[in-house]
Amino acid sequence: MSTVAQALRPATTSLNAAQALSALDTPLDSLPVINLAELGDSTRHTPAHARLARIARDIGFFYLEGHGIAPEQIERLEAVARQFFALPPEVKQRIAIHHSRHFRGYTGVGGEITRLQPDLREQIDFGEELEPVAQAADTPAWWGLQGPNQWPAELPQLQSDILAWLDTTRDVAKRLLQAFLVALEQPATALNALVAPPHNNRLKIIHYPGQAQGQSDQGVGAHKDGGLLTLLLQDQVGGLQVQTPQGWLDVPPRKNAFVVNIGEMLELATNGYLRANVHRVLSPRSGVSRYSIAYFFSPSLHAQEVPLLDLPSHLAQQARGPESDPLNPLFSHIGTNALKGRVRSHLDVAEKFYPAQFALLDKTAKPSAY
Ligand SMILES: O=C(O)CCC(=O)C(=O)O
Ligand SMILES: [Fe+2]
Repeated sequence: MSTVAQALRPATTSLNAAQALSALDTPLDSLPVINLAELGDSTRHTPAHARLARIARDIGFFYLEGHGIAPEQIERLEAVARQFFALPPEVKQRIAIHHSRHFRGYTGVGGEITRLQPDLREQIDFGEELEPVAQAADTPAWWGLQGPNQWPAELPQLQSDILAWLDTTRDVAKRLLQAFLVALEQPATALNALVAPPHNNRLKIIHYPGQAQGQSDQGVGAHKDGGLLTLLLQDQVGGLQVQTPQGWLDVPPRKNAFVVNIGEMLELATNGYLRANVHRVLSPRSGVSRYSIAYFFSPSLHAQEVPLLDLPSHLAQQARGPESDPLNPLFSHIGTNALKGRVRSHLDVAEKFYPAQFALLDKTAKPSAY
């Protein structure tokens, strides 16, 4: 583990969320909208890029439109996700995540813990469909994150729609990352190696069942996402909230728009100029179900380390240093950091396949939902 400790960038600070967002001096009553079509020119820094940088730094959450994805593809994916969750429990359990060293598969309601409380949601975790890495005695454990998915034999359409979504969304996320880089006065290609194949992006389809009044309403507890950028589709129910200095801000549904937020790896690459935001989901009321599809654009395991971008001095001055929770430290080593996140979220998989990492966990100091 000593290499892991060395991989942690030393200049980390510990801030609370309100301090982290202190740049946000005017209270927001709704999230901004970014149009990706206006950010297509990666050869020029335009006013749209300047706005993107400002919004991303100040709030770190926005709607993304102009992504070019056909509404029919979104509708089909949302419909097939609902069909999966309607399958009998034993069918869903056949692809339970604890069968997969690669952290792929189904988790039932309460199977994931955030901030000591069970999350009241069921989900399937997917990732890029790749061959597993052969495990020799000296193979680092985090290579176990790469591998195939588990697919429900009863719903073959889910496999084709999810694999298509991984391709479609990867393309949008890459374009958005390039726009961010231009906004930060970097070459648009500056992080190409970080997101080159073999990819390590992940995707979850999620169902939040309604909860009766007086019960816990933790759909998913407050957390940050661990990748570079998260592109989220949510249905019309609502319940997603982002933390701001003024309190929790609702992120209401906006049809065919992604909700985008910054992940910890982009925070690290920008030395905290961009900030991963704390967010949560409140359960819908009894009798109502909420569905969402979260895509986590993440660094390739093969890139090993997250590079530190060389920001121009006027931006570097505003970089706050990456935030690191001593109970959940951030590592710039990609595989180490990614495995840490997965192990903390899925103790059953950790105990079975990653006993050394499981043994090191402080199981009382809880984790991220990522
Ligand atoms: O379902 C949502 O709206 C958000 C889910 C989320 O934040 C996550 O899974 O990391
Ligand atoms: Fe999240």
